[in-house]
Amino acid sequence: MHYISTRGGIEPIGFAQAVMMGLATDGGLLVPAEIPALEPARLRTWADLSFQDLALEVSTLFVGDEIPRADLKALIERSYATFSHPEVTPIVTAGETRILELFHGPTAAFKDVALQWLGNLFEYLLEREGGRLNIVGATSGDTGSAAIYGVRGKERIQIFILHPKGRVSPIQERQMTTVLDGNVHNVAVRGTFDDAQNIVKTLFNDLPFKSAYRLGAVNSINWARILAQTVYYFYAWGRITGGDTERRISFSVPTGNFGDVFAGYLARRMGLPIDRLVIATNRNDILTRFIHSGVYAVEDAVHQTLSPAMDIQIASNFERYLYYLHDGDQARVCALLDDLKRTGRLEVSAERHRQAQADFDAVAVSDAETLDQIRATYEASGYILCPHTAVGVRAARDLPEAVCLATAHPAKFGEAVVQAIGCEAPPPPSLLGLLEKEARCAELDASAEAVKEHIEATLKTVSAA
Ligand SMILES: Cc1ncc(COP(=O)(O)O)c(C=O)c1O
Ligand SMILES: N[C@@H](CCOP(=O)(O)O)C(=O)O
Repeated sequence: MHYISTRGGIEPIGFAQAVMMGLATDGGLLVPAEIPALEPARLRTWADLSFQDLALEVSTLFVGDEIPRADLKALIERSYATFSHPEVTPIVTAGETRILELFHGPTAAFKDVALQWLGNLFEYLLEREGGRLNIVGATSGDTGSAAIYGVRGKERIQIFILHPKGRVSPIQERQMTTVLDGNVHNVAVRGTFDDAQNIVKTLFNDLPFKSAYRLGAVNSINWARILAQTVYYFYAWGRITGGDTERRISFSVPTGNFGDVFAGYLARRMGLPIDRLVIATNRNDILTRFIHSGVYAVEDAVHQTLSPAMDIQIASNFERYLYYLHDGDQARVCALLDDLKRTGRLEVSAERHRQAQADFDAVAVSDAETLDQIRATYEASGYILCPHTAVGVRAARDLPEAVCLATAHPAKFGEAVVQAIGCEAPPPPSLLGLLEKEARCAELDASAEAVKEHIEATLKTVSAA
């Protein structure tokens, strides 16, 4: 399997190199040169595989022969051994609603599904080549802690995670800043998640800096994240249909950076019988507006909502979708991105817009509706939704059969849950006692230069120690 850039500026590379490169060196996003196609007969045989066995089958398609199967299997087994549920991503029902619970990993959010694996994959590849890596990532709350847990204490890796100061929930912040391993470096940026993500991309696009410090990516710009997230779409389909390839199912996906729902889109392009894919956004609704109008237009401000991990305007993976929407026409992707950069908006043709509406439904959900959904689901079934999951459930109101992705444990978002139902959700053991623990975090202006200097200074101290 080879990987190319959405912008057409690199020669095809293999899987390991793509994982290490993160963002393509031409500023684009890496995608497989061809999406593997699955025959119905193969899908049927996958329907009752365990999550781990399914992850092995799916990842083999994208890894090719670059990692021996036995090693890949061991990596996968190790990555999901830290999950507290034997099924890894079980499906439950809350009243009439089907919920795919993705929060049974060590940091209680769906990011664990890809990031525990990616942490072990980085370690494996670095040991094999004898190298080191400095990860730089941006988080609106969940990627950061999942990535930190995925690599904490790993000898060959240093990790720098930027979060927007005061814009993640208190538990999310403490999940990151109370990890005191010497290779973990948290930075609170005075700005929004978009500022933090922009800094990360600026650093990756500074090729001399990127190569001098060997920067690695844990955000969904890294293709390994997307591929690992496709697995639970296959898993849910298999559990619900028992392998009946005539049966298509729909998913509702709380969306911010467009990684999770893009993984569903990829699964469908691989041949998984998916009917509707619902993009569920909060008030930061650039993606919903795009699906309704064909115009992707950045607003002046990022709004703070009760689903803070989705308080995002510039959705990283949208570029991957633009690439597929334009049948791999890299010049067209570059032209559209150029429009976006110059004017803050891009517009696709009427024909492409119709295609986008065929690919996705999209619904924006307000904070009031989010609270109302948490309350309604609780009253009907006793099940407590996290505010992000509530956005997805609300968005799927007209699709009662849809599977709603539960992207985080409700105990991570006490304030919203208390506002909705008057009490907090009981926390899983991993979230207990965080507020009392010692914490460590630097604070910086939202400036790429400031972050670069901080990384350089920190790495000097680390190598001197
Ligand atoms: C709890 C939660 N739900 C939903 C999302 C949105 O996912 P994505 O950014 O992949 O669209 C995030 C952040 O990514 C999140 O942390
Ligand atoms: N909501 C995310 C934002 C980063 O998204 P990613 O999928 O690109 O890592 C978070 O919780 O950090």
